[in-house]
Amino acid sequence: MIEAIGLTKRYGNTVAVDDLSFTVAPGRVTGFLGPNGAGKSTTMRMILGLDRPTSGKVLIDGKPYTQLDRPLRTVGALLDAKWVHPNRSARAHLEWLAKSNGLPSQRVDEVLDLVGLTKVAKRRAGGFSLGMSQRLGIAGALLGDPKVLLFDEPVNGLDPEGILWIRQFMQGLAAEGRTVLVSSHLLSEMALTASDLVVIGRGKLISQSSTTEFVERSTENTVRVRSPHADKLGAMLLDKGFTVREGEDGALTVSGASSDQIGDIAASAGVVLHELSPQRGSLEEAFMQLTGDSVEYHAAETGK
Ligand SMILES: Nc1ncnc2c1ncn2[C@@H]1O[C@H](COP(=O)(O)OP(=O)(O)OP(=O)(O)O)[C@@H](O)[C@H]1O
Repeated sequence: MIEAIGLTKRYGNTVAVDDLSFTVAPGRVTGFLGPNGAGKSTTMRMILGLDRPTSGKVLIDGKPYTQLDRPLRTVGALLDAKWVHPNRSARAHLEWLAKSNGLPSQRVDEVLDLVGLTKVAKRRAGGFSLGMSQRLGIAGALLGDPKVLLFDEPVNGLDPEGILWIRQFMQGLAAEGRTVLVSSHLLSEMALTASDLVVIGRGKLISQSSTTEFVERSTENTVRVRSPHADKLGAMLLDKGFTVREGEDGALTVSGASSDQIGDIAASAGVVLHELSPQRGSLEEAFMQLTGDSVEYHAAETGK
């Protein structure tokens, strides 16, 4: 469990993190989202004791990082996958990490196996692909078998297979009861990976909820309807006070009504339906809707 309580970080006149409070629960993957410069990396660094809060605090299983007896056994992190001596082999890198943290070297074999790097363990880490480097970084984070894991942009630059592997791996770690906090710019990927979200903008908390709730709260749910009698049905729906838009393909997009209500209205008038499909908003739409005002720099509008 991670708890941020009134967490604040100032750099001179810049307030990078501003009175931020949230909790990250065990047993789930929690996505950490926010526009560029929102304060995600600064918050992660404070969780890991790499930066001191100006005020407030952040606790890992009830204690600040600096008061943990054996930090690597409590919290593991992947912040920068390229943080490895290029001439060291993957195994040598992990053995050095294990030794400097008082962890048994047999754990190195276990984590190499967990991330699927056993066969290439003797190769120079400097020659690893990005996907392999990410796996090595994750192996390092897992060395102390920690209950809390932090991943900063773990899927950046990976191919679809690498992205899928990381997604399933993080979900597996959460299913084991661990606390998993992951930041990413890839919202469609986060929608698939994270069951909870902490969203920040300009250092402040914008939302903390389940991913489903976040999307439902900030986007419009509509129902797409196709019918050979679309005109008649459209008029009836308007009559009931719902909003109806007709698309180029003749399909109706109805807001304000559930698919059950529309189906019942159509049936009562003997109107045949060819399609009745609820449309869910996307995480991208919800994110833009909620963080729009907190983006530091907007792109200039074009074409005007
Ligand atoms: N060491 C520092 N000195 C001065 N300002 C800093 C420092 N680190 C971060 N900042 C500022 O704090 C704010 C938050 O930065 P941070 O890197 O935490 O955001 P972020 O959400 O991780 O952004 P991104 O998504 O672009 O990585 C920004 O305005 C940034 O310029």
